[in-house]
Amino acid sequence: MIDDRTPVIIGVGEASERPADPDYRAMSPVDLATTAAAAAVGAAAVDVIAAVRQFEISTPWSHAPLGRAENFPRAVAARLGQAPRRAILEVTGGQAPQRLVTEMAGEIAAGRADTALVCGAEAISTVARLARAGDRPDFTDRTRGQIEDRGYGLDGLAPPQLAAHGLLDPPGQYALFEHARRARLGLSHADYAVTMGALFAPFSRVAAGHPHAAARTVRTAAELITETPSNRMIADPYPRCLVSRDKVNQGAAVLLASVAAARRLRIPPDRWVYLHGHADLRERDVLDRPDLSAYPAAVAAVRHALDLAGIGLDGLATIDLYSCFPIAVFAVCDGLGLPADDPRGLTVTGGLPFFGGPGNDYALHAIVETVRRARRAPGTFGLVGANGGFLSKYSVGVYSTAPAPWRADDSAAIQARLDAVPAVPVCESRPGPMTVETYTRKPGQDAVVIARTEDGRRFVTSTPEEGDLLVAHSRDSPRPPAA
Ligand SMILES: CC(=O)SCCNC(=O)CCNC(=O)[C@H](O)C(C)(C)COP(=O)(O)OP(=O)(O)OC[C@H]1O[C@@H](n2cnc3c(N)ncnc32)[C@H](O)[C@@H]1OP(=O)(O)O
Repeated sequence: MIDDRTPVIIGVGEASERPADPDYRAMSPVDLATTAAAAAVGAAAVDVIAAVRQFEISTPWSHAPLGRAENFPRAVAARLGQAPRRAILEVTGGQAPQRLVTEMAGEIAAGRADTALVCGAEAISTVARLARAGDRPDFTDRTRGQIEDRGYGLDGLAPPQLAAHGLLDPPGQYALFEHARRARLGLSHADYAVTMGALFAPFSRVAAGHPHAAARTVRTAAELITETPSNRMIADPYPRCLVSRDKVNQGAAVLLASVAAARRLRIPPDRWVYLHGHADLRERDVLDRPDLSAYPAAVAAVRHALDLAGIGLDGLATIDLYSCFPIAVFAVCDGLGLPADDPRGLTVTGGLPFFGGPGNDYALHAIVETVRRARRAPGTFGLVGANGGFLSKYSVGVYSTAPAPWRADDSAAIQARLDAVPAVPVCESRPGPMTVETYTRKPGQDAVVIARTEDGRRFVTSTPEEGDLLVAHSRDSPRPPAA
């Protein structure tokens, strides 16, 4: 008999609109989240509402040209006619949806809530489209009330050495990780591009079949990696089609409840989806990492969540690995020994370049779709891996309709082991001969280079030099780039 306090997901919802839709109505993030949440909540009363932070409030320098909600979770709750006891606004990062679902499940298991709604939304496409329009909508919402605002949570995410070269944006930093992987594999620029295209072409096929996807065009691998005016270079090696797509209007919501509340609400047990495994881990700061192409914290998080669920990778029916850029998927696959062309596929939505990358909220859509698929195939397992920052934070959930007791995870002990790995020493001044570890180049700008000295210290520099810097400055020809 399953304990009454066991947390289960009992409702999911999604909302989206595209400017070309006949019924497009320029919905705000609050509108989108409310529409998604209404579908998830049904007749339940919500004890706790936990919201994913929009990009427009995710950094001190973000702004909201159409105005914003002063208290996003309570604005959504008010529109739903709900008065939850507690409202939470989570820190920045794509790990947030899975982290919140896990946290809310723990709150329910501990008896501190009977129901909890996790929701989020972005209207980045609409804001970009209407920011300067004469008749632009006003998204300001002044709903007040208690809120637990957890702040940005950006500590360690802006290394001054990269800031000095203007490289704090996600495409630029992930491009560094991608070329580091290319260097590790010893592949030419062209051969590596083929692997990125092959990884993401199947993602575009999945997006083409998803009703809430932003881009529903099936793309070949060659199309994804061929530079054209519409597939322009963003940061070498990424043309636009390999980059998380931010011009989307999407919202998602997940309602969790105790088994007792689910019974009271007369939700049939075959609709209950249990969180069998979970983990939340943090990677070293970028320049401290021994291997810029690896993501050991994510790999450990997937392993721990599977251990808790009592299954291996083979036991999964569905997998959704966060896919803002190819390296976010490759680094997890490499560490797990999971083939990038695994026949189950590595996304259930189409991934961030095709389904869409709604700010910090993508993984909530992945959880919603995983729950739907788990319900369609009772007793099977689905995994969601949610990435935040610059391969910085990874949260994992394993879902199934198969009943399971709530189990706390042991992320803290694993985190201590990850943190014990010595950091790579960084030198601030130019040290003599260096080997290029990785680089990226944005159109019209100098290449930003991360290199190692002969004694293993790391150094960030930039150079106007053209060509493949990995080849020009490999260990066999350690000529430093001209800064
Ligand atoms: C942990 C993490 O998640 S890290 C990732 C965080 N996310 C990011 O950093 C976002 C990175 N992405 C971006 O900045 C952008 O998507 C870019 C720069 C790559 C491309 O953006 P843009 O220059 O606006 O792209 P572009 O105008 O070429 O195309 C946008 C597409 O969106 C569509 N679109 C939808 N709404 C809009 C809009 N309001 N304005 C412009 N395009 C829009 C366009 O029609 C086009 O569609 P298509 O692919 O069918 O042609």
